[in-house]
Amino acid sequence: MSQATLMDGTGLARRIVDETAKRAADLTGRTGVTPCLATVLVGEDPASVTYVRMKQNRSRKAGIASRHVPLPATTTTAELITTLTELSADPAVHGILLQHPMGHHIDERAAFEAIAPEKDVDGVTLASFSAMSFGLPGFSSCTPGGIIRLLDEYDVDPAGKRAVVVGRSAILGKPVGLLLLGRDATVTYCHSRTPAADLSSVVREADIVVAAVGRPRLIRGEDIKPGAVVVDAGYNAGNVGDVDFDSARERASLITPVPGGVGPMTIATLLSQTVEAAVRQTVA
Ligand SMILES: NC(=O)C1=CN([C@@H]2O[C@H](COP(=O)(O)OP(=O)(O)OC[C@H]3O[C@@H](n4cnc5c(N)ncnc54)[C@H](OP(=O)(O)O)[C@@H]3O)[C@@H](O)[C@H]2O)C=CC1
Ligand SMILES: Nc1nc(=O)c2c([nH]1)NC[C@@H]1CN(c3ccc(C(=O)N[C@@H](CCC(=O)O)C(=O)O)cc3)C=[N+]21
Repeated sequence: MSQATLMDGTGLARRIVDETAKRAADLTGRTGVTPCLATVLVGEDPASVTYVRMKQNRSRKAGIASRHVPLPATTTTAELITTLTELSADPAVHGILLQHPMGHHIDERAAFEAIAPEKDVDGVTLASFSAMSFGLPGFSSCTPGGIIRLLDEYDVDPAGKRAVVVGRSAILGKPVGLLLLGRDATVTYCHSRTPAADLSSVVREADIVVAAVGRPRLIRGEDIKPGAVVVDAGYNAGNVGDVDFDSARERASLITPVPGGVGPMTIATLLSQTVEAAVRQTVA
């Protein structure tokens, strides 16, 4: 088998961000309103600081204003909810991103629910999640939405395919599996309680593999079915994914690189949903 074709998330994301920038400029030109994304970060985890900065930089280039709200690591759930409730009520803010993970003392679900659904451009609330699971309009979780857009771009039709999602977090694994189910794939989830031997045997049967774990090179090339489509959402220290890229590339038909695959699509989805939120909230 020849080497897999790379799915170019960077290139597609650039096109989406360009379109988003045009939409933002059009809104600002027509109404004087600049789309604004509030980013809320609890604590100073270096990786999270970097992600939030990336999101702000990319926003600025797209004509989206950012309002950064850094909170100390000692912030309580109640204080965080107060901040999010204020941002939800602030007419100058159109989208809210609460960076995950937060400290273990914080009730993440309660915090996410303090985001007004119309400002949930990161797709983390129950309202967004249930709309997405039923195929109704709403904001998708950014990484899952970006992954589906990338599969569409490469004409990968999940219908009737066996898809495995490794990971089941609320912002990534679980929703990407539901979106694949919505596209008529036969979906299996693996997680931390899946025995390693089962992970291996389930991945071996999969036509589409989505890795969303946070364990460097957990998925080995020898387990990839020849011709499978491999989407690696993992983003570990040193720019390493959850898939052993070199060996997987020998067997897959399409594969996302890390970096340059899923990551840029996440940000592109966030920006495009922020401008969409601003358009909906602006009475022209
Ligand atoms: N590129 C991007 O835009 C984004 C990348 N990421 C990256 O994706 C990865 C996952 O992120 P996130 O979902 O937030 O992480 P979480 O830590 O919230 O979830 C990890 C998931 O992996 C499962 N898991 C842990 N160990 C194993 C194992 N040995 N075998 C199978 N499953 C396992 C866990 O299972 P259990 O539920 O049982 O605990 C859990 O469901 C990270 O590398 C993160 O950096 C995340 C968001 C966006
Ligand atoms: N509520 C919430 N929503 C998130 O979407 C969210 C989050 N919390 N917590 C952390 C993860 C991580 N994440 C990334 C986004 C972009 C890249 C990205 O653009 N990466 C580039 C490389 C960038 C570089 O290293 O220069 C790439 O893969 O090519 C990576 C990781 C979003 N996350």
